[in-house]
Amino acid sequence: MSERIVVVAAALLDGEGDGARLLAARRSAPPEVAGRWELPGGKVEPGETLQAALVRELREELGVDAETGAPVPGEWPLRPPYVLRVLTARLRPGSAAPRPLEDHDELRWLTPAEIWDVDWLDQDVPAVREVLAVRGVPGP
Ligand SMILES: Nc1nc2c([nH]c(=O)n2[C@H]2C[C@H](O)[C@@H](COP(=O)(O)OP(=O)(O)OP(=O)(O)O)O2)c(=O)[nH]1
Repeated sequence: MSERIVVVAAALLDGEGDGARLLAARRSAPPEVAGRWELPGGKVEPGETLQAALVRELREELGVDAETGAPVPGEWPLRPPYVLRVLTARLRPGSAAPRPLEDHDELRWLTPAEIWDVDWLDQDVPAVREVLAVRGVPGP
């Protein structure tokens, strides 16, 4: 089957330009990936835009009020039928700080120098590389 299910994840940024920090989230489950780090997000539901799905997932998983920005160009294969897309995002003014409410047991805001300090999921590495490449590009 050629059916694809998109997982949308956030390059959630804090700060401006090349110095902005990126939020990384450590998965608490399932056991195969527990302890590995990812960009927070989740599956897009039928009829939902990428943007709406990401705002919903960030509210559910992190308890934040976020807004989406420019998409990070690219699409990365996960376990079939899933594919990963990434959108830049920011907290809206007045949003709570992110907390690991579900799926995660630790969060870190990484400076550019710290990006590779965490053990990213293998399939996230090319996406994170692309986030670094486009950082500093203004939103839409
Ligand atoms: N959120 C997220 N999931 C990722 C990334 N990389 C990666 O391989 N995945 C995988 C893990 C999961 O198998 C799938 C996303 O599932 P999820 O559990 O986060 O999504 P969800 O909240 O919509 O899940 P569900 O409760 O509806 O099953 O994609 C990533 O960077 N972020």
